[in-house]
Amino acid sequence: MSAVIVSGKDLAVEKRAFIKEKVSELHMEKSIQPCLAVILVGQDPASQSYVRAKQKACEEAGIKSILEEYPSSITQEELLNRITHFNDDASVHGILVQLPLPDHIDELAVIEHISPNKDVDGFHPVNIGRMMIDQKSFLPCTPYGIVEMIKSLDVSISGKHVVVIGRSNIVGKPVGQLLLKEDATVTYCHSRTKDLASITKQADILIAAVGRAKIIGPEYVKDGAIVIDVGVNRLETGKLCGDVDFESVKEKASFITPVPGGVGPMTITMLLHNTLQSAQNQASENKTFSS
Ligand SMILES: Nc1nc2c(c(=O)[nH]1)N[C@@H](CN(C=O)c1ccc(C(=O)N[C@@H](CCC(=O)O)C(=O)O)cc1)CN2
Ligand SMILES: [Mg+2]
Repeated sequence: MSAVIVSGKDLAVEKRAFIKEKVSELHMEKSIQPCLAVILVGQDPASQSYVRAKQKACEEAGIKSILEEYPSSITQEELLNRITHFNDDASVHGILVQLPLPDHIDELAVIEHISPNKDVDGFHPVNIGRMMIDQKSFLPCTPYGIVEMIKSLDVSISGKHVVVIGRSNIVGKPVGQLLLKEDATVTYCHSRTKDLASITKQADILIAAVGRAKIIGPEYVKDGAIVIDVGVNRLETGKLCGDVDFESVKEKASFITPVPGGVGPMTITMLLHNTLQSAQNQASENKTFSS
């Protein structure tokens, strides 16, 4: 039987409507409008399009957004100065630097410069560390969106074998940690994993975050598995596709996320969620997660 197609787009619509309501409540009750500052370096068309999508989503939810664009020749020091400026501005609740950055800029130094209390991407080592030990923190948006999608399916995560293919800091590693917190048994696979299919075929929940078009075919998938496709790959035809060969794998899986319209829209939704959360933190007695 063909898998149920899990629409991140539909779930995103539902969650964004809820976020919009909460934004409006915060405005009415505390006169605070959540505000996200976005820094975009360079002219990468994909990054430009993601940033535009983030700004549009903010606008639709009633969240203010500020965009600063810089040429790829910007120095690291100039970039850090702009982050300091936003760190010090109490009317800004979230700061995001669109990745990837040009090679001459040290990405980790940039991320570490963002105040952990405004790190709505959830990439700062303080937030990653807090996430690892189950303390409140901003959760990285794509992994957080994936967990929300799986929870929306009404299947228990506890005891399930999750196999994550990919070990990036922004998707692979954190998604495994978040699912471990839900009592899954987690296995990580990567480019050096031997006999990948023998491991992925054990997965009740398979998460593909490889970055290679249609690399995961049915021979990697157990009958009835939940398949989450994180890849966003552009084919020569201009069409987008995931890491999973959707047409063949959907005949084997119980649930499958499409590309586009799967994980991607949830990434932006969880960014809105985190920005609202940051503004709510400021409005409450506790200005941060940690105080
Ligand atoms: N600072 C950050 N940089 C990057 C992040 C991030 O979370 N924070 N993640 C990715 C890019 N990304 C968000 O920035 C992102 C990627 C894809 C989508 C998305 O909605 N994809 C659509 C298809 C979009 C298209 O048509 O091109 C989909 O899958 O349906 C949203 C956000 C790296 N950088
Ligand atoms: Mg670099």
